[in-house]
Amino acid sequence: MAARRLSFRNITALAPMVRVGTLPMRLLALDYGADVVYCEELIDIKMAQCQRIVNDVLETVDFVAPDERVMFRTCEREKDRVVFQMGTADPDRALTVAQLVEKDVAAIDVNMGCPKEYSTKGGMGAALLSNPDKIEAILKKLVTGVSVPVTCKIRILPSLEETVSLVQRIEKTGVAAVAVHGRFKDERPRHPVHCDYIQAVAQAVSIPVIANGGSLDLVKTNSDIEKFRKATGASSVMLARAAMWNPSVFCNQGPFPVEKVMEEYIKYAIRYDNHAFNTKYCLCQMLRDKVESPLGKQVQAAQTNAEISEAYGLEIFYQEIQQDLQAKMAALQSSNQPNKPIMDGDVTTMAVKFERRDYPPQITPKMFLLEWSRKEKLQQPQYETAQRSQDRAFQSTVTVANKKYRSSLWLFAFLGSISNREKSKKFAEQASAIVCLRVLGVPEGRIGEEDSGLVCKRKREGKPNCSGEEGRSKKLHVDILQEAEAPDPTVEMNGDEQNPATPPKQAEVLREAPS
Ligand SMILES: Cc1cc2nc3c(=O)[nH]c(=O)nc-3n(C[C@H](O)[C@H](O)[C@H](O)COP(=O)(O)O)c2cc1C
Repeated sequence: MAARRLSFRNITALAPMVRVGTLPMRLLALDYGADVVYCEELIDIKMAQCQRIVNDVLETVDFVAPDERVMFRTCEREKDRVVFQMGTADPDRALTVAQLVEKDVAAIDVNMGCPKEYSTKGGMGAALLSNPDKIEAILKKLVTGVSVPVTCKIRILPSLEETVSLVQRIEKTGVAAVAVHGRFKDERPRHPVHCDYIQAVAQAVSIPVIANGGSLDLVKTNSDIEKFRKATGASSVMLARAAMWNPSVFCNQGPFPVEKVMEEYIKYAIRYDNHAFNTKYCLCQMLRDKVESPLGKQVQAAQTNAEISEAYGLEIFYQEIQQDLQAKMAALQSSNQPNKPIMDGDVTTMAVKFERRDYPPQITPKMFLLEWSRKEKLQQPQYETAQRSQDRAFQSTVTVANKKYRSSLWLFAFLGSISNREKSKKFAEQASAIVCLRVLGVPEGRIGEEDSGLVCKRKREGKPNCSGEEGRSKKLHVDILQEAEAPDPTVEMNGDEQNPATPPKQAEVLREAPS
């Protein structure tokens, strides 16, 4: 198959790193100048069970496990630069996974260097180094089976000769490059890197060799990357820890102060709905010795991306992105299909949002629902509101005539005071009332609503009624009770009206006279 070629010659790469190499870190590394970014190692068995799902809201492609965990999330921006690294010991399974992801990534890499027991006991990672036949079988299968370049990442073997001869064998499989972590299988990250081994390999093969292992003592700044490349004679350089501590090391003016870099990281984490624990883990790596500082403690205590953004003063950014994503979700739902009710257990749901500007002042869907219930001689609607722990968003369920209704959209809390939180809760209740009214086919009081049947009239003399029109006094009067648990912050008051803290217990509505 003709390969779509990503060049591994003369590049700087973000190394594969479990937990670190998720989408936010990869995009940040690209922003700072990395040419190629590797994802964290993903195990073939888990990936093979994943479903590829296009996420139109986040504009990502997600590979989702049966338990709904997103194992791998990628996006258009990195499509030509991201290398998918897998852990495997099985050529067929490796091919299945490679074929699952190949159209969304730039290359496929096989991890042959991980010395951890969870890898080696399944014959993966560094265990492969003592099984060159298996290496050959996996790589050949991949090279002939996918349309993107295939690479692998190894550790060095006990002698120069063994290392060189293994890489020569690997080269013959048709791989596009080989990354060499210049440490033996039993060496820890604190041990010095063996540049001479990498150099010997680079001289012995004609495919690009990517030098790795220089973070601790050799690469501190951007200019050190070139020194490491020269010291190893390799074509390219791959950085793990130096980039994990501060990804701006990829920038030729870098590294920049890590505080700024962390903010950029959090923005990507919010934008791409990164798992909060993963966000936290990466921030703790960047905080390094400051992890016990007041900021570090705040990060460690955070349970959600919302709490993390508060620690960095990014709550407004967080809110804006959440609102954008919700709006996009609602727009997608209404463009894909009419917003039809969907059953969620015993609750009827619709993707509905309460927009204050869609209703006249003093008029709310809750009022209309209450009025309708009274007319139908039903019990007063009962609202129950839940708050989601990870981002404090609200969702309300209303029970009317023993049936439950709710909006499937969560409402993100307005920031700031307690009264704002109360307002958010009320907006969530209004959304549930809208769902109920729409499902029942009852008017909800929206401006311009056709055949609304119910129109509000202001109680005070001489004021226009709530639909903005005067002189509908000929119409039939219907009483409407303000919700029992007033004040309702979603009801707007004009300056000359009574204190919003004590809205009227009763408001009058007019019903259009039948013509
Ligand atoms: C947090 C962390 C996670 C890692 N995960 C992986 C991995 O998923 N796949 C892999 O091939 N190597 C992994 N490694 C090893 C690195 O890719 C790299 O080989 C090693 O850290 C040496 O490079 P450095 O000196 O630039 O840190 C990981 C290293 C770290 C620090």
